Amino acid sequence: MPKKKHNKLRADFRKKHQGRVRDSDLTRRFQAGDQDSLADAVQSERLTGKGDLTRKRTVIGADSNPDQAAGLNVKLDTDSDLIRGRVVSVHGLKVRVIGDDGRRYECAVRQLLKSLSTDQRHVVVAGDRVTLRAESPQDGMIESVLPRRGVLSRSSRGKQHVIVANVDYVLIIASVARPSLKPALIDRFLLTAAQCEIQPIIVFNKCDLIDPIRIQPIVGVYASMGYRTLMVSAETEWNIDPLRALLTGKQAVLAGQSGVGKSSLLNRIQPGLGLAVGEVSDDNDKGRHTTTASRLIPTDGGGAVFDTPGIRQFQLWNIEANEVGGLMPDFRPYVSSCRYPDCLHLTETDCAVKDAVADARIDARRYDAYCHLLEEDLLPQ
Ligand SMILES: Nc1nc2c(ncn2[C@@H]2O[C@H](COP(=O)(O)OP(=O)(O)OP(=O)(O)O)[C@@H](O)[C@H]2O)c(=O)[nH]1
Ligand SMILES: [Zn+2]
Repeated sequence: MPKKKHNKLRADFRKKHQGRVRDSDLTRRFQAGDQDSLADAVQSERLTGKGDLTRKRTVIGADSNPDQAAGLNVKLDTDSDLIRGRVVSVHGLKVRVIGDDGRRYECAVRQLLKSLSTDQRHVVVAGDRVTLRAESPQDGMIESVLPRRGVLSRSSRGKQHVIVANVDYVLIIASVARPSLKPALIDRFLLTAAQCEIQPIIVFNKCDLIDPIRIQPIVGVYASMGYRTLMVSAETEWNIDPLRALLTGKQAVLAGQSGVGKSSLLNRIQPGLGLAVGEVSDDNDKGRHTTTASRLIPTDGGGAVFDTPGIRQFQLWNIEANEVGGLMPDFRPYVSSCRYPDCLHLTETDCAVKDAVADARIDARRYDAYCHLLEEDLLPQ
């Protein structure tokens, strides 16, 4: 296990009926987000004589954001038989983990870990790197959650709900035909990725069905904003190698409407998967979401792609109308020059965004989609 940068404190081993008060007191302070008292505790704990250290538990608390339960760890210093793994899914109390040993484990979570978390339901989430103690070839106990980065989360009623942890990329899959290209949907996915501060990659699939030059102008708009874009075909395997290279060693989540070819692409990226592929029905040009369960597809170099129904169609979560412009890289340079600080760039006068649309510094199609989004979804009707 690598040396930790974050807060580390040593707490006395608790004999069966001892130490309860001290332990829960610490937990309460931790839950209250009281970083100072946690820091104090760390400070004073460090003063304990070194000779005691072998008989201590190591308790590693969240370093900066306790709400994300970054790096919760309760383990015995002497442990060497812990297995590292990646959480595939969490169903109630059961956590599915693929161990680095290649085995699949059904795990429970150590009670003390739960008590350190501010939100017990999200002590462990899909994508977490954990250490577990195997209790049988299929069962285990999760002993620690390694520090998280790139958390995909949504907030509801003021609480943050982490959905997947350790996400490097949101793979936005669009199809250029059957179903037809829907740039407004790409724009929405991009906003959600920006809200979660996760880098998006826009993948234009089914390029075998059209002359790729036809969609170049749209691809160019996204590329000029700094987004990574890729035109591919799962059918002919065109540009699959660069996509596979991008994903090597990374964790990604999939987004995209039904029928755009998510399963087909995964089958190409990781041959041998044999994922079911659905037909796009002729009458409505829509797929049927052949895939309904959450899944994790391990990829080369220790990476993984998460395909989760809730994310596939991921929506804008708790976004205010006046935040949208600031999340769009093409609007962002102008928003601070609008006359009104809370400008929505719709009907206001002296709006720098509208000026930029008027002289084509902002793509008109992007602006239209922005207006639709605000008027249809974010503003009172
Ligand atoms: N021509 C062409 N067809 C493709 C391509 N990729 C996928 N398809 C077809 O599109 C249909 C839908 O593909 P899926 O891979 O099931 O799409 P999906 O996005 O996983 O769909 P859901 O599971 O419903 O979300 C299938 O008939 C595929 O054969 C492609 O690059 N070119
Ligand atoms: Zn404005």
